[in-house]
Amino acid sequence: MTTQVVHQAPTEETAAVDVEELDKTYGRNVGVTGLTVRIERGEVFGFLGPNGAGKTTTLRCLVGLLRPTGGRLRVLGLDPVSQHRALAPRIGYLPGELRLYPELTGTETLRLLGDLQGAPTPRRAELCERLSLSASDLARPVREYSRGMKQKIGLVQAFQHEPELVILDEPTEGLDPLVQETFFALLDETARAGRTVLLSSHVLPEVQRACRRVAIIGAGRLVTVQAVAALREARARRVRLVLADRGGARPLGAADQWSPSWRGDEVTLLVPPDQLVGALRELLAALPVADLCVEEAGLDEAFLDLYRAGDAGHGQPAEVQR
Ligand SMILES: Nc1ncnc2c1ncn2[C@@H]1O[C@H](COP(=O)(O)OP(=O)(O)OP(=O)(O)O)[C@@H](O)[C@H]1O
Repeated sequence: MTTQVVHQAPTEETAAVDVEELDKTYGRNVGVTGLTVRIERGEVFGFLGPNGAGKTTTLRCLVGLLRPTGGRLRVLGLDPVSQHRALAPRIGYLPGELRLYPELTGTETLRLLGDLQGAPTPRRAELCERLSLSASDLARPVREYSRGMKQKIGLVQAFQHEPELVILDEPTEGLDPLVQETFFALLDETARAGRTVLLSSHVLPEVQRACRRVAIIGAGRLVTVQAVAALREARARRVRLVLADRGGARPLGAADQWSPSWRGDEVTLLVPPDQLVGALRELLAALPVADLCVEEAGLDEAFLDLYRAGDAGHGQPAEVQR
């Protein structure tokens, strides 16, 4: 399959990101396959997945650094490869592995990156101040910077030209908690101003906090697109049983489907909410239960379930919620 180039006038109604059946292979390696996702304007949208899931590959296709092997891709209504020059001033991108020229100062770096963006940079000074990059920091060569300072430069350059779409790959790596607060405030402001953020992350609480919807990808495929709130509601119940007979770990028959984990005579299972009552009945009938506790599983566990579903579900249609 080849990438179709369809010239479409960018309008406010155009989605920020519109991807249909995106494929990107590296020789025999699959980066992503059959990925379809639409991100509306004014959203802070999360992209979550384990290592090697295809997040960076997708983001690099969106900013025109990689040419897709197949599918249809529109960013702010434009083709990121053939219309890269028109798109560059309108998007901000923070790569996962930020490489800067070590001899340039912070100020020179921001100026250079601003020139490459080809747009005025009205927010540079304000962002440097909010992210605590002082004038003396900015006058030093980047080779003397800590990891967090480099990441701050990366954030300033991604937002300095007030782009309509900001694409951030693991943006909070190396940032201290105070700077993270500023970062989250920046995301909120960006969305309130009708601009769009795509945030790729491994850090689940970060996505929970910042994003309304999230795409989960595993092994190069989309597993699901869900509202973060819905994901939270659907999460499993953690059932912890203490057994009286000191018999230790044992097969649990049908209950083995709920990922039992044993610690001595205690077993913990993750049960979907709609199966909870039946599961408890079965477990109490089958096991010498001395004590039990039921609680909502963390969001992390909900994501882990979906990651596993991604690994197991090759070829399955993905669930999408608007
Ligand atoms: N340059 C490359 N050459 C060959 N294979 C690649 C290349 N870049 C990525 N891949 C493969 O594509 C798949 C997706 O990688 P990608 O970097 O997009 O994942 P990711 O979700 O961003 O992972 P991580 O969270 O670890 O950064 C992986 O199997 C990876 O090995």
